[in-house]
Amino acid sequence: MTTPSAGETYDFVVVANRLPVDSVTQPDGSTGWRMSPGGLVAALEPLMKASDGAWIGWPGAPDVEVEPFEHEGIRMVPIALNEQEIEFYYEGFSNDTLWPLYHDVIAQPTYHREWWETYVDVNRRFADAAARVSDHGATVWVHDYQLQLVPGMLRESRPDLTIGFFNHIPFPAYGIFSQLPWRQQIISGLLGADVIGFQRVADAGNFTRAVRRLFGYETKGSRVWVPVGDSSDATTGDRSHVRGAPVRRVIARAFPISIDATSYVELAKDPSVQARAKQIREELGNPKTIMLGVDRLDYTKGIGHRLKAFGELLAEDKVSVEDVTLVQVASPSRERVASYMQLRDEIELTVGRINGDYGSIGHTAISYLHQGYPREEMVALYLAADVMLVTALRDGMNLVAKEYVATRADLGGVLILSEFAGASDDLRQALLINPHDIEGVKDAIMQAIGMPESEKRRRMRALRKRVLENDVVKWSRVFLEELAGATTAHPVSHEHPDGRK
Ligand SMILES: Nc1ncnc2c1ncn2[C@@H]1O[C@H](COP(=O)(O)OP(=O)(O)O[C@H]2O[C@H](CO)[C@@H](O)[C@H](O)[C@H]2O)[C@@H](O)[C@H]1O
Ligand SMILES: O=P(O)(O)OC[C@H](O)CO
Repeated sequence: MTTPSAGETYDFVVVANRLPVDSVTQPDGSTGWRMSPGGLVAALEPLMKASDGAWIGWPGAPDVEVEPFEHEGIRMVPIALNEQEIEFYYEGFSNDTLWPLYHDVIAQPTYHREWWETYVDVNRRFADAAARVSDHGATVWVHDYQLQLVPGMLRESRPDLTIGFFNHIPFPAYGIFSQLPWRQQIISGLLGADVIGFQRVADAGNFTRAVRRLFGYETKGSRVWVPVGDSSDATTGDRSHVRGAPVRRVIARAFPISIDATSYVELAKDPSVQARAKQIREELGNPKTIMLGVDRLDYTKGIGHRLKAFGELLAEDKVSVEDVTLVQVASPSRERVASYMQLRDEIELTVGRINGDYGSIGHTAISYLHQGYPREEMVALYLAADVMLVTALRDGMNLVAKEYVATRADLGGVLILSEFAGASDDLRQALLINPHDIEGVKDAIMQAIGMPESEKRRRMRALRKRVLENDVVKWSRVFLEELAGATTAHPVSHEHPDGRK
């Protein structure tokens, strides 16, 4: 068992691939850190400050060897990754194996044994750091697909800890998941947690089915009974017959993530943000309808599908560039991964073609922006947009949909939302679409453009109620309450789902 070092230890530890800070260079050439704006930080910041918390993560650049430091009341524990680890663990196994696999193989996953080995090594480094900085009996919350082995590793080295895991992306059906050569190790790693959170009920169901298929463990609803000592080294299935052996209870269920809604509501009221929204409209030539897409430039987001639908509407004269314009913000992402390079080429070619074919001197069909923006600018864009297009082919949740809704206190605007985004489980008053059905997307765009004000207001009011009542603070509270109630970190029992001992 790894005991905490003589260094400082914490009673609440977050483990995520990235630290919630970006390195910044000041005008005088000195470097410092700036909090990166993100929902997870907003949700956890108050908690971390109140509860003596530490955040373990990668600073986002190669070979950044920095000692743990304090930033805005949070202890940051940086994990250094070298060039090869970034290539094999982050770009390779995380984003060229797991990402496409977990998003229903929209792109072909690549399987390389060296990538897997580095994934194991890097997960071990994160787990060791967590073991080192956690107080006795601390709560550790591990995040996302990059770190699925950490719960199992931690359970072995620090059985005193209460361990939570949250998967921000979908968990695929067994027929897809079973492609993974290391499927058993991944499930074992996750089962080291006391509570495993997913975005959707369907994701949690896919996970418990994988547990049954690969290990034969008993499951009932959100509960999984894991034989003790069997959670991190299992390589073969079918251990359900071990009746009477001590078991740990693991909870696997949906905790749909949300946004820091209040901050969007507040920004939307800010006169300078409202003025900027007006200015955006004017700069676009005051069209009748501004449509907006905001995504990381990722093949899961269905950007090509929405461009195709808009291009066809222009070709068929159903809309004109004088009346309708599309702003597509596509933030740079994973730019050294081949499938992302190819996607960028395809999207930029399509944008160029549509603009060339249908634009005029005064009116551009698509304003394409391959840049990141501060939150104020994002909110101004949301305020300026009459139609928000979220056409993901597969998405864990999609926070953009919720940000748009939170921003529209004026009850204006229409959200077109893919049924393949987790957000569609909750945001039923959006115009729900299947992004593969291009005619359906075109119909939804036409319906949004022509929607009567009263219907827009009715839909937006219902959507806003959902988002404002279920913000990210509530999400983290509900998850951590479930985790606090999970006593399995301590006693084990002989309880079985049917009540037998
Ligand atoms: N150009 C730009 N400039 C500034 N900000 C920009 C930007 N483009 C996008 N953003 C911001 O980045 C965030 C993107 O969040 P999403 O949920 O839409 O997708 P992402 O795939 O990154 O997140 C993963 O985690 C989240 C949270 O769990 C899940 O919803 C999702 O399904 C999963 O893939 C939003 O807050 C958005 O405002
Ligand atoms: O930029 P990345 O690769 O850290 O991905 C960000 C996504 O939110 C991962 O869930």
